[in-house]
Amino acid sequence: MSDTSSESAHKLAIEVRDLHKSFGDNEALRGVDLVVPEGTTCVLMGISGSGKSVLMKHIMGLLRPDRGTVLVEGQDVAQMDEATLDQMRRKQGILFQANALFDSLTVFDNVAFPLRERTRMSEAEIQETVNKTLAKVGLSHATTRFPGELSGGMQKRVGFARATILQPRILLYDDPTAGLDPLTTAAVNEIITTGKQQLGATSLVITPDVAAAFSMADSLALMHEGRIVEVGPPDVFRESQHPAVKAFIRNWLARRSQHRKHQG
Ligand SMILES: Nc1ncnc2c1ncn2[C@@H]1O[C@H](COP(=O)(O)OP(=O)(O)OP(=O)(O)O)[C@@H](O)[C@H]1O
Repeated sequence: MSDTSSESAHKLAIEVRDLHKSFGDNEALRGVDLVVPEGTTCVLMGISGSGKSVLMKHIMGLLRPDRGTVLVEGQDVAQMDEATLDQMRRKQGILFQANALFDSLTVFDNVAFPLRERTRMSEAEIQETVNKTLAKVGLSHATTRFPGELSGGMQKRVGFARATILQPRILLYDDPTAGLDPLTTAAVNEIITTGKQQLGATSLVITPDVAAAFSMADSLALMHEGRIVEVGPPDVFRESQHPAVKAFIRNWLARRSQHRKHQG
């Protein structure tokens, strides 16, 4: 089957080809190729500054390529006008480090916000949808609380409920566990897996948590100096002979054993 057949294009949620982006003299992306099939979870790893966030911003249509293409559900992001971009972003659930919850709104109203802004649902339908979504993330008991009264993990779950209430087909996570304690981190990682199982969504996740990456990913990709140097299922990735992947895994194992020594 050729790469350009409409059938294969339809089955790829995200397709990035030869993507280049510079900021002045700084070549942030130097020919990125990445495909993410519908309904799968791809985890992007790589050291700081390797280009992960810049790549994700192209997929959200926040940055325009210097060269190359970014297709989201078969549509070229660079060719989209503002209205089409807006439509595409509505199909994406986006979860960043900061939860960006509205402090003055209750949990219920935070989660209801996208429905009130972007749909014509009646208040009764909104009630039903929000309550169902909050139940899925185990927050039925907290609907009337304000974000400031919640733990970090609960706030993340509210953020997830809000990001997914419009049932996005694509979920984008940029370092969603940054600065969280281990328990909360585990809860967030579980949420990401839940997103896939309950929504059947395609996920692209940036995380420095290598253990979590291995457990949640259908495919793992390593960015190195503006390129993806390896991509594949966890087993293939683990056995990669690419020097950057070997160094990355070696580094992680060393950090992990250091950490264990400190603990025990
Ligand atoms: N808006 C911008 N203007 C100028 N340079 C930028 C901009 N955004 C990113 N860069 C540069 O592009 C390169 C890649 O940055 P990017 O944020 O994608 O790295 P990253 O892999 O996500 O790193 P981290 O893990 O630290 O978040 C860096 O050298 C960064 O300084």
